[in-house]
Amino acid sequence: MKLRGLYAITDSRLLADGRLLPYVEAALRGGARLLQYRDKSDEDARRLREAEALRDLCLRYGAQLIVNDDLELATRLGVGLHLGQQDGSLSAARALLGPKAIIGATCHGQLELAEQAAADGASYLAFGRFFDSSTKPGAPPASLELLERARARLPQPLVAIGGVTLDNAPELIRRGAAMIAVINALFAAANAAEVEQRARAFSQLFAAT
Ligand SMILES: Cc1ncc(COP(=O)(O)OP(=O)(O)O)c(N)n1
Ligand SMILES: Cc1ncsc1CCOP(=O)(O)O
Ligand SMILES: [Mg+2]
Repeated sequence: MKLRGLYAITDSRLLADGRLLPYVEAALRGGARLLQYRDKSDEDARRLREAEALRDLCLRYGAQLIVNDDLELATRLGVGLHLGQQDGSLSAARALLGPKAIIGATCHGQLELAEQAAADGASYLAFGRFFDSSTKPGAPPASLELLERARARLPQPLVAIGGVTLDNAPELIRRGAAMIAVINALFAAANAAEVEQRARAFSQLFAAT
């Protein structure tokens, strides 16, 4: 699968009260190519149930599910995985999930982290946060120049995250982002129709470039 386009990430607060599946389905209908299940709770039974439902939804839309942080859950479901710098060994995850699995790595704002992640077998390299993020305000910053330097040096697709909106996404894509990862500007919406509309607008930015 070509890693390019909208990368939607779930948020347990924004998608509470029965919104998870309808809002995610709207994002997929609007063209999201990757979906990350990001749930920091330790409610394992609910996490498994939700992740299974999301995997099946993704399958119906030709998209791929990525589980955040949790190698065990990703292995159990046979889906992709996103690992941050504190989330365990990327090469061990690659060995366990196999060569075809999508495994992404957080590289904050540092080219050195990206080079290491690439050497360890990452499928994509995620930089950010690029802008103020209400979801993760304390995330280390990354610069637009870094994105250009990474694009020139590394063949892996680059993902841009952190405060991404419809206004600032075009610049990220111009500077080399193959995917834009979005939480708030996608899912802080009044209803599913609005999510679909936003997902479509984000996705169309890629058609134009
Ligand atoms: C696509 C993408 N990029 C970066 C992150 C952040 O991962 P991490 O640094 O491990 O922080 P948490 O998301 O686990 O709080 C991500 N999840 N997805
Ligand atoms: C998980 C994560 N890592 C860096 S910023 C961020 C949050 C992105 O969410 P938003 O799109 O709402 O800024
Ligand atoms: Mg993490």
